Amino acid sequence: MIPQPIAQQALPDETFTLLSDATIGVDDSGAQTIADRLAAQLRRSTGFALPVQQGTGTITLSANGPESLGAEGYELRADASGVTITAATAEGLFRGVTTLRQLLPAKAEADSEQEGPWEVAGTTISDSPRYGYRGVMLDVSRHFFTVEQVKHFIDLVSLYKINRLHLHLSDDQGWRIQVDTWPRLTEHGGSQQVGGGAGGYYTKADYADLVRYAAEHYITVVPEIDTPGHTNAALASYPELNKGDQAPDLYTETEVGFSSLTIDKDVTYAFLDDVFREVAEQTPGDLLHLGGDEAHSTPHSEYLAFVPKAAELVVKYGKRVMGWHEIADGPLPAGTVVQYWGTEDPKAQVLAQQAVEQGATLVLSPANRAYLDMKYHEETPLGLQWAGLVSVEQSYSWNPATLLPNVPASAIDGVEAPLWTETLDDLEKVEFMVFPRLPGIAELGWSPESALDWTTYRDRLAEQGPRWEVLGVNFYRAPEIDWR
Ligand SMILES: CC1=[NH+][C@H]2[C@@H](O1)O[C@H](CO)[C@@H](O)[C@@H]2O
Repeated sequence: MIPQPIAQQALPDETFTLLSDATIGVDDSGAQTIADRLAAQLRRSTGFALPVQQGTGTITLSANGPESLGAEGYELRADASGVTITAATAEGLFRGVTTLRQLLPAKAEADSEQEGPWEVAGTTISDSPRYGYRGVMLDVSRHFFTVEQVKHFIDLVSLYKINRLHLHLSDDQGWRIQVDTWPRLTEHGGSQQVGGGAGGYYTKADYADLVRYAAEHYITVVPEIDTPGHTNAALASYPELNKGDQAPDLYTETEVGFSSLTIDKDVTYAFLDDVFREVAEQTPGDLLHLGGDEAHSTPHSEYLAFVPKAAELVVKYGKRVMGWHEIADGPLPAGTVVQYWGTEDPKAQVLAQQAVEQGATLVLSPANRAYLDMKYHEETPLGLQWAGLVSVEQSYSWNPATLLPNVPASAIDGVEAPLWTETLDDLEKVEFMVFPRLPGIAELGWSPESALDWTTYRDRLAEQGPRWEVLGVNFYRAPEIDWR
């Protein structure tokens, strides 16, 4: 199972078998919705009626458990008499049901009736996460992905207890979220993508649908509007945003660092005020990511003046600032989360230290470990390799608590695996780069340090293969894994 739970005890003489007369019992703790969705999945794959009823059942779910279990913790017991999952919150119960899905045979994930038996080896599990931020980022700017495609992505990443979806909504190649007060951002700025194909964008209804769907999986959306660099799509949409009031053409290549908002124009801040307000209004989560990376065309003194002004607008609309680690070169508002994307370069590490010295916390996305767009090896047909080749082992074998020198473990909020999509224009390609590396990052975010061991992880990862086959996931069969 991935992520490895904090404590698990096998019950060697016990086996739970789901039979056709099985029921799912719930109490009045918000378990009903979670039970209904588990029942729907298992009805499809087992063909059993699986009624959901008040009280105990063959499988009994409750979110009325002790507060000591925490926001995402749960306890699970499977034995010959049945399965019980207890949590203190509906979110914790969802995490426990996610575990139960992995304890069942892989064919339980099928969307058509399969042969049994439906057995779970007897076990007791007590579990809760190491970090509160366990994220994945999908770059929908370089290549646009539809609402349905993002929902499919959410389904898959939620199997590994991921709880944050960072959507990279704007960049040089495309603006992907509707802003009523600046309609050309999507009409024009959202019309293309890398390679020149038709781009796309999320209407407010689309974005609300994604936010709701993510929340059903207890995943919070973190929207990113990248500034002041990576802004060609916005600059191409509105001449007045440009220094000389001349809009550049739309851009469909993959260079970085050539664009910048005009730091000394008032209209820039009126623009950001509208954008951040409209995005914040649609975002239940408390983080709004303002980017900040690779502002190579913004004079550094101007960058240092810009970040506090942009950050102030994020805070004005009730959100905490999140940004790539470059923003830590200047002052940061309280509650800021700095996303570290460095490799071993000392400059990035110093910025991370500066962030923490200011009281910011960190989300770790080391590019040579957590970037899912990095090639696995020289011959990988997709992805980039500027941060090096990232094998499955390389992606797993690091410790978030000790990655950065002079940064206390207490400053780490968690981890996030970014998927940049310069070379990925469909879900099959996305799945090939995300699996099998994402489960390892998810484990680094969830499991205790003591559970992190490549040799045992590698065997547990191999067991995910049959599950991905049933789910139709186009995963990379890394040769170093002894796939089942
Ligand atoms: C934070 C960050 N900025 C750059 C960098 O990561 O590398 C990505 C590709 O790996 C690229 O797409 C992105 O624009």
